[in-house]
Amino acid sequence: MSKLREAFSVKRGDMSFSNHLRKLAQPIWDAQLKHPFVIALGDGTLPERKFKFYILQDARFLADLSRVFAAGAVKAPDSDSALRFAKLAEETITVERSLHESYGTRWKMSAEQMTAVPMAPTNYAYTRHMLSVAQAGSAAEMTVVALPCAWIYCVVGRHLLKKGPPPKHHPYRDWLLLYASPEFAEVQEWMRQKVDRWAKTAGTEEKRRMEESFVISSRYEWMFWEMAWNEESWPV
Ligand SMILES: Cc1ncc(CN)c(N)n1
Repeated sequence: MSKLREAFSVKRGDMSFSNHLRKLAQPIWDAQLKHPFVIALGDGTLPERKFKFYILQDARFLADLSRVFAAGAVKAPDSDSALRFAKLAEETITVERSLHESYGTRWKMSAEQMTAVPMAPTNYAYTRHMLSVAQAGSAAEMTVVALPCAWIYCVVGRHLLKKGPPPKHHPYRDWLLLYASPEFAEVQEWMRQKVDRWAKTAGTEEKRRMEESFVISSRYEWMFWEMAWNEESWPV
């Protein structure tokens, strides 16, 4: 924790608060792009078994992420933000889940069967982290705890497609196209605008909590790839 504390005292200068957060977490973000799961997802060599494990865990993850956005609709200080969070709660289910369900069809699994899979430890811990911040924190804190989730996927999607769109036969083409899409990028852009605006009036303690939960969510994003790569299970 001491390294993190040190990082928190970094001077921000003119940098936006969201860019400051990203700078704090940059080593963790860089590590994601080098994670074997991410590399294999991009080049199509990821064993389907590991991808299936990931998608089934992610289906459970998205159900809780939608609840986090719903908490944002309750906490937002203005009705436009409340409306957007309510829309994000809905879209998390309709857009991302429809991608999952298309894989479910491939594996002959219904939506109910997919969401009945027990959460692996890392998934459970990450979603509890997000839900607790969304419940106890301000609108700014709620937005920050979910920001790595929207922003990192956009960075990963674009990184994996930097040499161009995936070939037609790429097994994970739909996943790559969704997360590299401008529509998906727009979500993190909107969330960053909110964070930057609300951080201007946030107190020192609130900003410190935002820094901490952004770094923790970033770590959990890395751990989610690791969880899927190792097909993590409860030890006892
Ligand atoms: C674990 C995780 N993080 C982020 C995303 C993108 N919303 C996702 N689907 N799953």
